[in-house]
Amino acid sequence: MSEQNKTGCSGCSKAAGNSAPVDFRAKLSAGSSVKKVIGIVSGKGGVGKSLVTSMMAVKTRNAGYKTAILDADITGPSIPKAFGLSGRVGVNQDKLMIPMTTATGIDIISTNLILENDRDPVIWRGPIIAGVVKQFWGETVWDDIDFMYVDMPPGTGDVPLTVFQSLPVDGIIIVTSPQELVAMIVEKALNMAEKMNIPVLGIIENMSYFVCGNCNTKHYIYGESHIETVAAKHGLNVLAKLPITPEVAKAVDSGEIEFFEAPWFDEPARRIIDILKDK
Ligand SMILES: Nc1ncnc2c1ncn2[C@@H]1O[C@H](COP(=O)(O)OP(=O)(O)OP(=O)(O)O)[C@@H](O)[C@H]1O
Repeated sequence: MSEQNKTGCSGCSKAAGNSAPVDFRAKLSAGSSVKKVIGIVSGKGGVGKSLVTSMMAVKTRNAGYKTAILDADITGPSIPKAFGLSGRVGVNQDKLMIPMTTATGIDIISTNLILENDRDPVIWRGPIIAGVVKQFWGETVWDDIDFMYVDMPPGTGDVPLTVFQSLPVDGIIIVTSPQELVAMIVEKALNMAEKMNIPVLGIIENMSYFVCGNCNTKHYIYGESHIETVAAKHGLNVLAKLPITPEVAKAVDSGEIEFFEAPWFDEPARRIIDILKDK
C-alpha cells in the first residue's frame, strides 16, 4: 500500500477525516430565487406525470403564487405543448436563458424550447442530459419563484438521480395509474427518495376511473384501485384519484391546459402549498 493510501488522499473527504457529505447541488444564477421545489415522479412513461405537473402549476399560480415548471423530461418533453408554447427561449446579456411565460404567468423551461426544431429527436447520452437539467436550473433567470414543479423523466435512473442531487428538492409527488404494479413502483420511488433524504408529499392516482356520461356511474376500467392500501402501508397521503376524461387530452392537444377546469387538483394543490409554504 502506498503512503498516500494509508493516510488518505486529498480527493477523499472520508479518508481524510472530514465526514461532511459532498454537496453536488448546482447553484442558481446570480439574482435568481426559487423558494420551493417539487418533483413529480412516476415509474413509467404515459401515466400522466406531465399532466399532473401542469395542473399543479396552474392551480398554484391561480392561488396567487409565482410559479415555474422545469421540464426535466429532456428526451420526452410535453409541457410546452400543453401550454401552447413554441419557439425558442431568449438569452440575456449574461448568456442566461429567459424562461417562456404562459398566458397566466407560469415560467417554463423545456428542451422543446431550446431546440431549433421541436420535432427533432433528442438523442443525447445520460451525462449530457443530466448537464442540461443542471443548466435549466443554474443558467436560467428564475425571477422570484415561490413554487417550482419539476417534471421528472420516468423511472429511477440517471436523470432523476441527477435532479435529486443537483436541485434542492423539497418533496416529491408520485404519480401512478391502476394498470401499474403500484406497490412496486411506489416502493422504488420511496426508496430513492429516502436514500436522497427527500420527503414524499403524496401520491396521485391518474386514470383511476371513468364516469359514464349517460348513467353517471364510475367505471373502474383498469380494475380496482389498490392505492389506498399501498399508501396506508407506507404512511403516505393519497392526494387525488383522477378520472379518465377525454377533455383533458383535448385541452393538452390544443395547448389550453391552463384554461381547463380540473377541480380534482384544487385540494392537492392547496395541501402542497400548505405543507411547504412556511417550511
Ligand atoms: N386522466 C386522463 N384522462 C385522459 N387523458 C389523459 C389523462 N391523463 C393523461 N392523459 C393523456 O395521456 C397522455 C400521457 O400523459 P402525460 O404526457 O401527462 O404522461 P407522462 O407520464 O408525462 O408521460 P411521459 O413521461 O411519457 O411524458 C397525454 O396525451 C395526456 O393528455
